[in-house]
Amino acid sequence: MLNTQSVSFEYNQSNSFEFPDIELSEGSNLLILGESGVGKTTLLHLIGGLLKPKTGKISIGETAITALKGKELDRFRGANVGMVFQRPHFIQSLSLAENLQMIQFLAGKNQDLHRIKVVLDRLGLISKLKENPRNLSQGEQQRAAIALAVINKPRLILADEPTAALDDKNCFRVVELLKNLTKRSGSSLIIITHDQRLKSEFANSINLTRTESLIH
Ligand SMILES: Nc1ncnc2c1ncn2[C@@H]1O[C@H](COP(=O)(O)OP(=O)(O)OP(=O)(O)O)[C@@H](O)[C@H]1O
Repeated sequence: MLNTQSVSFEYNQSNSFEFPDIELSEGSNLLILGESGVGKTTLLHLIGGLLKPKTGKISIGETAITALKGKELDRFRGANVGMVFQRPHFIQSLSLAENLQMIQFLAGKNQDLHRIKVVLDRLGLISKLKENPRNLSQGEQQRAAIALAVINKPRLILADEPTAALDDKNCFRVVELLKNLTKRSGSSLIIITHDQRLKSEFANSINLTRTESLIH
C-alpha cells in the first residue's frame, strides 16, 4: 500500500538526503530506526506529503502523493494518513472529544461520538473525554495523540518518536496500543525512532543511516 522509489530531499546544498526504497503491504508494520539527524522526521514528512521530495516517487495505494498538491493533497492526507507527532498538536481551547470531532470534520466525515468513545476507551482515556488536553499527563497526551491519528481509520499511520519521552512501562503500553488500534482499523503503521527499546517489538525494521558521500 506504500511504495517509495528513489526518494531524495534537500534542505540546502549542505544538507541533502537519499532514502532507501520502502515497500509496505496493507495492514503491516514497519519500524524505521536511526540516530539523531539522519533524516527520520524528514522521511516521515515526505511520506505524509508535508514535504515534497527533490527526486523520486511516493505512492499510497494507487495514488502518487508526490503528484498531488494544495487542497487535493490535504483532502487525500485527511482521509488516508494519520500522523502521531513528536509533540501532540491539540487545540487547547477545545476538550479532547471536541479535538477528535474537529479531525472528523476536517476529513469531511460525519461527526461520530460513538467512534470517539470507542477509541478513547481502547486508549484508557474515556474518563478524559471532556478534559482539556493541557490537563493530561505526558503519557496520557501521547495516548491522546494516537487517538487523533486513528480516529478516521486512515490507511496509513505515521508515528514520529511516539515513545521518546516515556518511561519503559508507558513506552511499551503506547507501542501495544498503536499496534492494536492500527490492526483493528486495518491500517498500516510506520514508527520512526531512535528508541532502541522498540526493536524487539517489530518484526520488520530498517536502519536509516547517512553516508559520508551524501554530505557535500
Ligand atoms: N527546515 C530545515 N531546514 C534546514 N535543515 C533542516 C530543517 N529541518 C531539519 N533540518 C536538518 O536536517 C537534518 C535531519 O533532520 P530530521 O529532523 O529529519 O532528523 P531526525 O533523524 O528526525 O533527528 P531527531 O532524531 O534528532 O529528531 C538535521 O541535521 C536537521 O538539522
